[in-house]
Amino acid sequence: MNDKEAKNRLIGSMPKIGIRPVIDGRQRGVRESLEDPTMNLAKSVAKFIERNLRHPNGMPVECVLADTTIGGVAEAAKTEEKFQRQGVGASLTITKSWTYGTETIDQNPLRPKAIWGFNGSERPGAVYLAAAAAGHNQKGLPVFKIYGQNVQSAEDTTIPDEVKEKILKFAKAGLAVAYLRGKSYLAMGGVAMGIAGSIVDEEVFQDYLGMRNEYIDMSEFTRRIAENIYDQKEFEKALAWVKNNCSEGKDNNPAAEQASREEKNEQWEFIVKMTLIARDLMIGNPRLAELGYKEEAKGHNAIAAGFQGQRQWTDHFPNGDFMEAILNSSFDWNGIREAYIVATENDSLNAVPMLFNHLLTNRAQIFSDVRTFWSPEAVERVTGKKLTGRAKNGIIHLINSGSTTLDGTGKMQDEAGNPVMKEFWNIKEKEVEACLQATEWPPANLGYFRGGGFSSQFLTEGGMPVTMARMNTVKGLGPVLQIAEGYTVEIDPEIHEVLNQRTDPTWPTTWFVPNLTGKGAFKDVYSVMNNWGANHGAISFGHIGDQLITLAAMLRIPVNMHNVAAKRIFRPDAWNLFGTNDLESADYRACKNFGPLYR
Ligand SMILES: C[C@H](O)[C@@H](O)[C@@H](O)C(=O)CO
Ligand SMILES: [Mn+2]
Repeated sequence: MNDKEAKNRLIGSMPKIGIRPVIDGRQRGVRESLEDPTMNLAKSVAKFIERNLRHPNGMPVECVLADTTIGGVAEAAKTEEKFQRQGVGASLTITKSWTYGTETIDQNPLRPKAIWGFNGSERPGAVYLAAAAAGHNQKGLPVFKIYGQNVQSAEDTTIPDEVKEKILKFAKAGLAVAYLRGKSYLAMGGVAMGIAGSIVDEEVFQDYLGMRNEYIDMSEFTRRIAENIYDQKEFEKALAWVKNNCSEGKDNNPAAEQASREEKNEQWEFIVKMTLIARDLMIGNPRLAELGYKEEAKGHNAIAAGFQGQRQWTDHFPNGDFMEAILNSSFDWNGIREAYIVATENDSLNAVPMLFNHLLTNRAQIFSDVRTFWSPEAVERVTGKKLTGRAKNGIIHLINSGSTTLDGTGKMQDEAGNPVMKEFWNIKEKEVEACLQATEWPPANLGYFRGGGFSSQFLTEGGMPVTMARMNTVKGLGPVLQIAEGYTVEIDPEIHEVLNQRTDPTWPTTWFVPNLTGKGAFKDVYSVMNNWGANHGAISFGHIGDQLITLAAMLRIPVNMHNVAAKRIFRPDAWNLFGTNDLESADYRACKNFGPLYR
């Protein structure tokens, strides 16, 4: 695969945002007076979206504008035809005036919908917004309502800031819904060590995400390695790059058990091949067809995958840590590119929030065990030292062999020099080098991984705003999402050293402190850890809890815990009809009422 293909590798065509200018259909005066201002506002919104949103593969988001303003059902139907032809994934209806509610709305049940009812006084759009929203609710088609704070004059085509924010939040989540549909999660292997998240729940993928489930036995890796079913040229390029850029860390295994130099070299070759093969399994590779492997060249249409690894594979073969870490990073031997989504231990229920985070932020994702809560008291007991600053109320140790993206070193920087994780198109070569330099690859702990391999090892920079998410399922209830916004923290190196040695010093560590609200699951750091629903979390750069909440509502997945301030939360209007006081319970009722999007 060449660089260009690698950069534009997202599967299928990209969903678009449909813009629907609706209008009062009364001709002989009213409609004519509104045509231009309404169309101009729609154009201004389309331009705004196209300028501000990109797909995870770097391509700009495209809008599709209805051919005419929509004054009644005939025009609504024509617009729908156009939207279907052009692959519109989410629609935004715009109005400057009173218009005929159910006659003009977008009635496509699968498409996330929003309406911006222009806050004017001459012919107010808000009155349509309210009527149309009532229609949507009555018909069971949730709609997001957007209404500016201040009255604008009729000819004004500017978009107020609070409207802009809602448009982008809606559009990005709507595109994610559309993008998930029809794609696959590829399980490479089965259930790892009894981890329930690796029991792939087809109902969840199919009914809630519109996705398919694909499976391969891990023996497919051995077959492709034994029969040379990978691009030999790329393998050589990759191996040379690995030799120059991935420095092998200290072997912590007992001397008598350590692999010889020759065995280690063989393991490096093996894990590089695993990496090529996993990628080819996910998205295919046209080079394989040229080599005579037409079926293998197609891949599994997978936008996310998981690798079981433990135990059958890792008891005998080198582990998947290198493969997972590199695929999850925004770069490899082909250069800087979009990160893949690969979950360790085939934890599909952590792959889903990784995928959500990735589709919402366009950035690489950290996969980690949510391993230990270190209270200030316990830290003091084992180190004799006190946690300070943001860490003073305790810290959560995020650590895992495997999937943690190298972007998670925090070695990329914004203009002010703060550590960040960037969209791949903003990453500089020297930042890639910095991430690679901050990472060592120690031989895997042979107690856990008898087959060897190499684990990635680094310490995440402190001070990055991050959001940790996880999907869990409950029999009888279905999937639920949990969200914790917070920060990575830097702690006293001496404290880090002691705590890190107690777990596994060959793995990457991220010290995480959630933002506390003093209430419920966010009463203190301990409560966040205690309420975490499983052993893993998907950690994204940025405070994106609000975006996740919007996306979850579109998919009818209730959110069982979050620390996002109420004013940032944007859900469909119908959610208010399930209660306005206790929003968490209302969310559960609304999700249950509408049911999964694809059932
Ligand atoms: C090596 C160990 O088995 C770890 O992989 C294990 O503790 C986990 O990560 C569990 O999620
Ligand atoms: Mn794990």
